[in-house]
Amino acid sequence: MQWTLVVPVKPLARAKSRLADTAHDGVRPSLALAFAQDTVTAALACPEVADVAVVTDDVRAGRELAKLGAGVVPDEPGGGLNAALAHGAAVVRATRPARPVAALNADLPALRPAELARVLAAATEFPRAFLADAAGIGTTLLAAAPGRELDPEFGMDSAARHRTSGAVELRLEGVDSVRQDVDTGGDLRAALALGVGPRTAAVAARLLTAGQ
Ligand SMILES: Nc1nc2c(ncn2[C@@H]2O[C@H](COP(=O)(O)OP(=O)(O)OP(=O)(O)O)[C@@H](O)[C@H]2O)c(=O)[nH]1
Ligand SMILES: C=C(OP(=O)(O)O)C(=O)O
Repeated sequence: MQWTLVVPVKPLARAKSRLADTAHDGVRPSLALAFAQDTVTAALACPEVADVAVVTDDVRAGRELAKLGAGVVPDEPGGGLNAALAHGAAVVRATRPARPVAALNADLPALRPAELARVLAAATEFPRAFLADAAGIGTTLLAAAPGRELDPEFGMDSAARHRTSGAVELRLEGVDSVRQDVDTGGDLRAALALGVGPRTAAVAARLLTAGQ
């Protein structure tokens, strides 16, 4: 079954604030964009993915991600991550009501298409399902079958909140690249160890050269 993915991207100037110790204000927007570019590139290379809709108000992110083949939905609610995801899901559903939809974070620079394919294939079995992040506390992917609301509850302790909401937790081995979101310097090192996409590798190399 082919999925539509909804990928939220916060305005780059405000994104990844918890990486302030790792990447200064001049580099952090480029790093956040690189994460999103590598995430979207891997998602579009996944055979289970029909299309990707990026929800963002950031002009640069929208332009660069559209070049990769993503659709861009303006973040009209402007009410934070969950409002952006609910809006993005409603917009894509208006034209593709029969397709399953999944929210995927844009900070998965090590994402591998084959691992994403396994996660989406597993999610197809349930009305709603989610994948916990590498720490087991957050969520990197939330999926909804056709006709089911996404009902996103991302944010603090979102794995527990998605579980409580009735979404089925996908307990898969060997999908580390789909779980490895990058919030902190430690997360970035973990993603680099898994192997990141070319855009993140290039910005990370600049960081290392600058001795940050
Ligand atoms: N469209 C949109 N996307 C958002 C918003 N807030 C977060 N996101 C995206 O949601 C995903 C998960 O967010 P976080 O991991 O908290 O990323 P972040 O907000 O950039 O990171 P911090 O500033 O460190 O909290 C990332 O893809 C973000 O770009 C928002 O208000 N609107
Ligand atoms: C928004 C989330 O991500 P993070 O913990 O990476 O901010 C989440 O896990 O629900």
